[in-house]
Amino acid sequence: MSAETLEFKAELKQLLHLITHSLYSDREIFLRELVSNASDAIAKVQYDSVNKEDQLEGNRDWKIKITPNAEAKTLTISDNGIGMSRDEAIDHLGTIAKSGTKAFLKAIQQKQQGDTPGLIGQFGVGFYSAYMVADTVTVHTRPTGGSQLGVKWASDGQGQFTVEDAPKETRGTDVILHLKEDAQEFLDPYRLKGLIRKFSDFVEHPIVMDETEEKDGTKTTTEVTVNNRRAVWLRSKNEVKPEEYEEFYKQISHDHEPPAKVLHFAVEGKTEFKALAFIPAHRPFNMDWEEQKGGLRLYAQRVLIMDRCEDVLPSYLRFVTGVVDAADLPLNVSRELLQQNPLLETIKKNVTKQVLSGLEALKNTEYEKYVAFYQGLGPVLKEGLARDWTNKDKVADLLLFESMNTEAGKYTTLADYVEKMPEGQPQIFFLTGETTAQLRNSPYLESFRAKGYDVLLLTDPVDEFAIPQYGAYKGKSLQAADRGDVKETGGDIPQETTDQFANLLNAVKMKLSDVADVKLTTRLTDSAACLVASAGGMNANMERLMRKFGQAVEENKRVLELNPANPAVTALRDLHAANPDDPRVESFARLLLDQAVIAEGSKVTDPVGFAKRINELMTASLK
Ligand SMILES: Nc1ncnc2c1ncn2[C@@H]1O[C@H](COP(=O)(O)OP(=O)(O)OP(=O)(O)O)[C@@H](O)[C@H]1O
Repeated sequence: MSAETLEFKAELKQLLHLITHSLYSDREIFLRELVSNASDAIAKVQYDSVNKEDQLEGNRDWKIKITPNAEAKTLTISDNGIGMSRDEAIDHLGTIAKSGTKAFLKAIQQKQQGDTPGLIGQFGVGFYSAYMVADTVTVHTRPTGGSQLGVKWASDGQGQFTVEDAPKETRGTDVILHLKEDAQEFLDPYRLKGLIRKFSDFVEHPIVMDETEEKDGTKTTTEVTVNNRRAVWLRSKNEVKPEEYEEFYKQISHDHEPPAKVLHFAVEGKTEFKALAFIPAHRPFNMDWEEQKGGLRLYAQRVLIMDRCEDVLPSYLRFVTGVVDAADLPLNVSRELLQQNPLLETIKKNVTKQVLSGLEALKNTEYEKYVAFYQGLGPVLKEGLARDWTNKDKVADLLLFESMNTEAGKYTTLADYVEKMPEGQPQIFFLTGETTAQLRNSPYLESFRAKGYDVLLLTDPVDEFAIPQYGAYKGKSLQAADRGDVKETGGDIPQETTDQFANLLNAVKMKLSDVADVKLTTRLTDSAACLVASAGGMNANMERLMRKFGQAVEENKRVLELNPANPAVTALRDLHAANPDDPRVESFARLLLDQAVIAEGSKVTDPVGFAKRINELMTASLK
């Protein structure tokens, strides 16, 4: 097939524009990204050729070669990995933009320039980072199957790229960077070796460079391996320096900050494996727009089997990155069969236990760090309450909550809450809503406050689902403060009061068709009215969430509860007693309902009518 010129996908064009025009600091990470691609390509061909040795064409001297050429001002990164066909080169390097590219571009534009290389790494636009240092990039590649399959892809990153057939002797990929004028430092072998050791020391395949020695007028060139190739996870814990863990973490997670906690452990006995897992210090940047793939890298004696194996880590710990290397995993099974291997279940149990204890240790010894982790990832961790039956209590112990009694921005734990419960408090109470500031002013808290009971204030969407499923902590059930009867807080209403208000309640119920019932309440001490969901019903927050996630919400009327001790409520009772047909009875009843709607954080259904009723009141009181 002849040469063709193609356009980059629109988002990629924008991305490339950004990379070529605004990224200068930390640009050395391009080398890490390209070496990592080369290493992945080798791992892929190794994996694909298990039992199909002939596919390798005898080319199995695995290595990644870095070649600077001072005259041509090029830097070449070569591998004998899986290579790409013409179509693959077109797709992978030019026309398929990853799912979150648009969102990424938006985020990157909002960030300060200095932060962007970190973002690029996290997002994994690996290959394109080449344009931080190169004017033009040529990729000469071929898959297994013969030299005639070779393809040359080239682009200056300005909007178009070309592809043409170009025979290539060996399988694999050469990425040739035509270095920018101000990036000539990357031709210096010492600089390159330093970078390789810094970023890629533990890459499992040798990273080699040519070294030329001149002796007695004759030059001899030898290939030297620059990286140590010592898989960090296979070394003993006291041998590995913190910076080595950190670099390894950055490489596999694309994070630019050090991890909050490193967990390095070996399990011996019937099943043997080594694991190295990292808890991030903050919420991974791409978590909000990409379906986050969880799991750890799975190796069988240093051979990469799967990049993120979801079977060795529960999904509520998907923020953990790392490696598991198991001695007894068969290499030559399909991925589907591998997933049924009971060893994975054992690994998962162990890793989960270690991560949960790691988090507990972080919480107990480095609280500030834990809070920073928790603020971003607490909502993910909370899924474990509902999803991990075995460990749910351990997860519960890791949770932090603002409560009515904490200062804003400070937290309590369930253990702490239970310990401080006054005698006679039967349950743990919580209230869900959008912000803690709003919840702190909620009328639902009044009777709890009066009784001296604390209430947890929950604002993560996951709370609505996870907390009720979790059920009880240390035998104390968790009860929503705005659902069902909470007699515990206020006691019963005297019969005399009930009788006094019976007629009014009936009348209001007749006039307000949008509520399920009208009752007197002991829930309020100051406010006049509030809306309450039935014990199993949906509260306002849940309804809002369901709508937000595009779920159909059935009509779900709530109960209007009136406070018989509130002067506005008693005044309305008297007005109704004097003349049940007075039109103000309905108007004021509606105002009470509107207040209750606003207090639960919802919108009044008829804002114009609401304003009219308020204005009438103002006019009447000022007359
Ligand atoms: N040396 C290489 N050999 C074979 N294929 C490659 C090579 N470099 C890149 N590719 C292909 O191009 C694709 C895009 O590479 P890029 O570095 O942009 O992202 P990635 O490697 O998929 O993601 P990440 O950087 O997050 O690991 C790769 O997925 C791979 O299919």
